Amino acid sequence: MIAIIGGGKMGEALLAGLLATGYDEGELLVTEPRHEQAAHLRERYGIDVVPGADAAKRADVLILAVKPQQLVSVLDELAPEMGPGRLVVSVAAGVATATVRERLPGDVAVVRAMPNTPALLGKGMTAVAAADGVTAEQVEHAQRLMRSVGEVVRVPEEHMDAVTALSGSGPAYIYLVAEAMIEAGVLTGVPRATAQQLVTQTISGAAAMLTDSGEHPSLLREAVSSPGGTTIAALRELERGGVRSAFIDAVEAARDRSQELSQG
Ligand SMILES: NC(=O)C1=CN([C@@H]2O[C@H](COP(=O)(O)OP(=O)(O)OC[C@H]3O[C@@H](n4cnc5c(N)ncnc54)[C@H](O)[C@@H]3O)[C@@H](O)[C@H]2O)C=CC1
Ligand SMILES: O=C(O)[C@@H]1CCC=N1
Repeated sequence: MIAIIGGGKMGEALLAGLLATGYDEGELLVTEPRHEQAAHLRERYGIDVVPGADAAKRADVLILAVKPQQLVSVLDELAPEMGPGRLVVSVAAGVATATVRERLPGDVAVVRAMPNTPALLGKGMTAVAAADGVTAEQVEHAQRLMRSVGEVVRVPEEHMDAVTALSGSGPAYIYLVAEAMIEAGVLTGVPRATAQQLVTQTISGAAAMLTDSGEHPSLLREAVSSPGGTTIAALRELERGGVRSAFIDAVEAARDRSQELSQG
């Protein structure tokens, strides 16, 4: 049995992704204190929403998807109820495996994972780091779980804050780019709905070019930039606007914020 502790945005994305990729309603539990959200999860996915103590007793794998600031009190609530040999996968940004580890019984295996919301569609990207003492089988168990909702990469824990800033938060950066491009379409006279369709399919197509061709993005960008043409005129403006360094600064700020969250 797998319990998702915290059925908010990320917890629900994981739940939906796991159900869509072959897990059965009967294999999953959720703990979610907000009544309205709990009712939505029950109704939409047909799963049991149970108190934390029940989830800790019944599940052999617990995915912790509460806010980093709530994690310590949630661990204190769950720990006394946990049976032996549990696997705990924490997706909380910034919280080190050592922090989770020290609040749980000695034989609990702790894995830190950073997924992203496209897990909902089975297109997630998850990075995984294991606490000391976790066996290869336990890491593989956590990776198999996350692989069912997308790709998985194993990283040393010292990279987790940077990973959080890149792929955890990353979808939001792309949505901001999409919004900005749609606004640009509207400014240049394209009806909003048409602009949204053009931009959405363009981002989806560009992503497919990156994944399917395996080419470096700079080569793909060069292929779009005809000599003396429109693209190079636009790219000059983006570089003048500091887009590249804005992205670098943004990722650095997210990495720093993840490190701050680890201080509690
Ligand atoms: N939203 C995202 O794209 C991603 C979020 N995360 C991580 O996932 C975690 C959750 O983030 P979101 O889903 O965005 O936040 P959220 O606020 O949507 O979800 C947190 C949920 O936990 C519930 N909760 C509060 N106290 C609880 C308790 N004692 N027991 C069980 N559930 C409780 C809340 O009612 C809420 O539904 C955070 O630690 C975040 O760092 C990780 C990767 C991506
Ligand atoms: O914004 C956040 O803190 C979480 C972690 C990565 C994505 N969302």
